[in-house]
Amino acid sequence: MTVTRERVMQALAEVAVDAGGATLADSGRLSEVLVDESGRVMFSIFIDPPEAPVMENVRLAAEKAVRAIAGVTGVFATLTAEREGGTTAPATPPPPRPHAPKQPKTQRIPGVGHVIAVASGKGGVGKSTTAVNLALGLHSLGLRVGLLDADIYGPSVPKLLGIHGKPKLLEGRILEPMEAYGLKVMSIGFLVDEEAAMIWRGPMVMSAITQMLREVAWGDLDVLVVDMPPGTGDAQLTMAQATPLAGAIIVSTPQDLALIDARRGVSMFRRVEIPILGIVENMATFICPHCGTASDIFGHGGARHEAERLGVPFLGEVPLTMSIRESSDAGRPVVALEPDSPHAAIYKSMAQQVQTALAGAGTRAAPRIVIE
Ligand SMILES: Nc1ncnc2c1ncn2[C@@H]1O[C@H](COP(=O)(O)OP(=O)(O)OP(=O)(O)O)[C@@H](O)[C@H]1O
Repeated sequence: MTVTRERVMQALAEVAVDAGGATLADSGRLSEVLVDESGRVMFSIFIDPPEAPVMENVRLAAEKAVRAIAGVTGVFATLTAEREGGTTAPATPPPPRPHAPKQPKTQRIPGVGHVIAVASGKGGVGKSTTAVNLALGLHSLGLRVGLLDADIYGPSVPKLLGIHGKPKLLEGRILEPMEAYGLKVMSIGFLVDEEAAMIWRGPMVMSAITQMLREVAWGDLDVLVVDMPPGTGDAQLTMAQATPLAGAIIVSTPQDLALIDARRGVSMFRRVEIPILGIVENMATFICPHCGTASDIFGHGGARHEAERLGVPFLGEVPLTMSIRESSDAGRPVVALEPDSPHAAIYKSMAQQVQTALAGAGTRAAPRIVIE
């Protein structure tokens, strides 16, 4: 049975918000309501932070009302203090749900040793390719590794790892991660179609990322690698707030313009006190598949200089090669398929450096974010 947004709104029109008779549907507190093709319903309820204890009851009532609709397979309802448009920072985390572990959402994810973000200031620079191969590099070092594709606006991890299908819903609202090449994997791409995700606003992005971090049965992991959405906006700040990140890796191509964006990325993470584990230069040099000649199409060495200038580690440079593009896009990542190739060696060396950096880092408390 198809669930419509109208049917959901009808149910929410039965949920009282206050004694004055206002309902959730007409209270002006409701974000966009999204329904995906498998009958999952997602929305946020705007609150002022002091209202959180009272509004948690409203959230529970809303969840119950929507769950009762025939055809609804899951309800993701969250309280948020962030208005669409993003002018107000989420001030106080919502109170824990009865079935959630009793801890603020800024605490570590149980069983997960370190969470690291792979980010880029701009799109299309090879961030996801780097995240996938770095995760595989860490796995090749004997670590238990998860990969979370939080790139709401272009989830490409399912494709890069050749994963099809949907994750299983375990008890409650917990999802079982998918598995590929020894990695545990969750992607927003498994859950909603790309067009739906594209229209999400700040609070929806925040709730989706938080749920993928916390409502997935990750099990025991040494490292969870998060493929971030490109850019330096709300989603990145949300990520930083939602979990204690051990550090961030910034991927850039060598062009000046990409480097300006990379610099923004570095300064954003610094602003929220997340250590930069290093910068990666991707598509550094073009290796001709026919004659093997190297040409610096986008220039070369820019990211290394930038890293020096910013005082952050430089993790390595990955050439622009047909074999990386073809193997990535065919769901056969180079580190898994050709572990002894020179390209795999570059990613493994990055993984080694990251492992060393993580070994020296304790788990940090997540910073409080103030959006100016
Ligand atoms: N070193 C490389 N050599 C050749 N092709 C590459 C390399 N790195 C990435 N690519 C290709 O570039 C394209 C974009 O890569 P990828 O999806 O990893 O980028 P992204 O920064 O995550 O993009 P988006 O911002 O869209 O998520 C893909 O087709 C990928 O195969």
